[in-house]
Amino acid sequence: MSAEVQGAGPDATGSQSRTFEADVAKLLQLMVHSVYSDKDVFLRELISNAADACEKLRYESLSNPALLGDEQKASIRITLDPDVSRVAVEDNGIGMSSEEMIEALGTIARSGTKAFVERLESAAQQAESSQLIGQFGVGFYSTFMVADKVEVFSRRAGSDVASLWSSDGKGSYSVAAVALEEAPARGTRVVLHLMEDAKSYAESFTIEQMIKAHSGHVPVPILLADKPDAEPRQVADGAALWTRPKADIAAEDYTDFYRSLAGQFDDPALTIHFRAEGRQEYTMLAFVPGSRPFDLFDPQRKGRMKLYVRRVLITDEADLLPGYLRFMRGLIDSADLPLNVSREMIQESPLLSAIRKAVTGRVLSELDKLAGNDAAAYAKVWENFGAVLKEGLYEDFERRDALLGLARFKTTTSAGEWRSLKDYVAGLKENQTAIYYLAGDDAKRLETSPHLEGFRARGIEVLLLADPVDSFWVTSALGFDGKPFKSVTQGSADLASIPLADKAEEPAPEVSSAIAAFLAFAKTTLGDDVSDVRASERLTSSAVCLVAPDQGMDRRMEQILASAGRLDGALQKPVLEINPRHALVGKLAAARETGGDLAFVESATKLLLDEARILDGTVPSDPAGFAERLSQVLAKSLG
Ligand SMILES: Nc1ncnc2c1ncn2[C@@H]1O[C@H](COP(=O)(O)OP(=O)(O)OP(=O)(O)O)[C@@H](O)[C@H]1O
Repeated sequence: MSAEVQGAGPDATGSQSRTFEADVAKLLQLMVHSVYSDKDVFLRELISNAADACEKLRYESLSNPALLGDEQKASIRITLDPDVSRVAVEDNGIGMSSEEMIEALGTIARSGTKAFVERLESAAQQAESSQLIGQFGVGFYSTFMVADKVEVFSRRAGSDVASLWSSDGKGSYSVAAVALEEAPARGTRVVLHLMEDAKSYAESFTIEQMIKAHSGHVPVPILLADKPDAEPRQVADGAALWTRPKADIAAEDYTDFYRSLAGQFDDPALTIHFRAEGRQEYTMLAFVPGSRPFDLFDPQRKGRMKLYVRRVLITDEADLLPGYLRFMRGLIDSADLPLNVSREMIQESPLLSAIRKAVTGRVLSELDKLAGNDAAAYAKVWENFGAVLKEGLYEDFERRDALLGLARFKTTTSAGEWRSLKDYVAGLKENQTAIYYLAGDDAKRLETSPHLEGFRARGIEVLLLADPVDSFWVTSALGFDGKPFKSVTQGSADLASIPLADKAEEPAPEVSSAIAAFLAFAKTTLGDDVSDVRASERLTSSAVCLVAPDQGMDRRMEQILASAGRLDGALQKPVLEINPRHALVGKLAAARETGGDLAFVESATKLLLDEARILDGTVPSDPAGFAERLSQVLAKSLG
């Protein structure tokens, strides 16, 4: 991770020039060339870092009160110098040593950011990458959108040395020791030398508007001085928004707070703010983002909820909500947790587990409320986070019913709309006892699956499950409202007792003796490739399809496990279902019965299996044999 030293070593002032880590260099490059117009983000990022530094100091001072010294009160001070186009953002927080500067300001530490940079790079259009930058912000490095030189003076709390980090954002930076009087007595000062076209950021009116609009609710007061020698005035009071009564908070206040907390620029889709009293006393202020955070599918599945204890920030990656709610952004401020123990011990406290349980339930019930009050808003939430919420269906048995209630599905009859399981159950057909589903990885392709034919003919709704997570929960869930989940690709379809939608349609004829004999012939011909061959109830127009045996694993689930190398044992052999009403099947049965060209019937039967495999999204197991059979049959059909 550490930056590479360029040149022979420190110069006479002890300054060392270093190159940025490759990803930072890429990010800077992308940013400078971005046409992103809203460069204002840099200030919000600097203020947010300054506030974090003050909160870190507050936490460290719990075990080491001497760190605070005479300067007890946290503050962020912004000083403008329009004459030389400079802006300085200074905090009296924890500060950084020179090693910490190298680590923090020369690399990209945040998980998911690397992936984000890759996405930026591959964004096809410049406008698209600009939008990505705008949507997520890029932390400290965003200063280089407005400054051609950035200096960071810092002195770590309790240290008697200070350092200066400096860069023009063009590939390298330097770190050197500085005299104590040049740096803040404690904390960090970031000085931006503004570019020609960014000079307006040194104007008091512009900066004050920006602070009020985007950083008005950070939990540290912000002071603004219009000139280096001017008396600073307070422009934000640092009162923690979550401690104020709900009635005094406007929707815009919540939105601003959400944006500065989450580092996103969208509007929250749902705001949850309440104070719990009684056995535990705490406040929760949390948001469902309006769009997907870029690290949503990061394998670490880390949450980004902050834990405060009596307004002291303990950690901003607290394990406060289960992994399947990791998209939530916000905080919990507890009145009861002990402050004088380590971060780890606080996280392991039974009090915190009780809070965790209560807030998880609360988030789910608020989502449910949103679903009831504003179906369209909820549909958007589901669109963004449904795939994550569904992880809870196999991880959190205790809340599985609540999660099933929240789940929404596209189905064969929903015309692209989201349906709940309650809707599904309300529309069950006569004699239908199961909730049918079809799992796969492509929603469009699922809709054309032959397995659906018999269900369509009876007007039976089938859930189309296209998220990778679906195969996992659906096979372990017991059912909903007493109805089990059943894959349309598994076992016999048991559809005969459910009437056809179109009464005029011919009832399925009994399987004739010729067909029955053909099925037995196919079974012998296909040998070990299938576990059985039988007449299908689910097919109406296609000739064949593959299904899993009655007691077997869903075929999609099996494919996922096999491709992840997690399948115990061999792949199970599928059942080949043949449509006895299909003209081709009738002809083959007749040809077999008359005992004509049996080798030809055998080839055609093998082709039927190949066809079923292709329809299933796989390939014929013996492509050369397949090609040969196909040519043979085509040649014969052409006479
Ligand atoms: N004012 C400051 N005081 C102390 N440390 C700072 C300050 N500003 C930045 N840092 C350090 O630099 C790191 C990088 O900052 P940057 O804004 O790029 O990302 P971040 O703050 O970690 O992530 P995010 O922007 O998502 O919150 C911070 O994590 C912190 O360690």
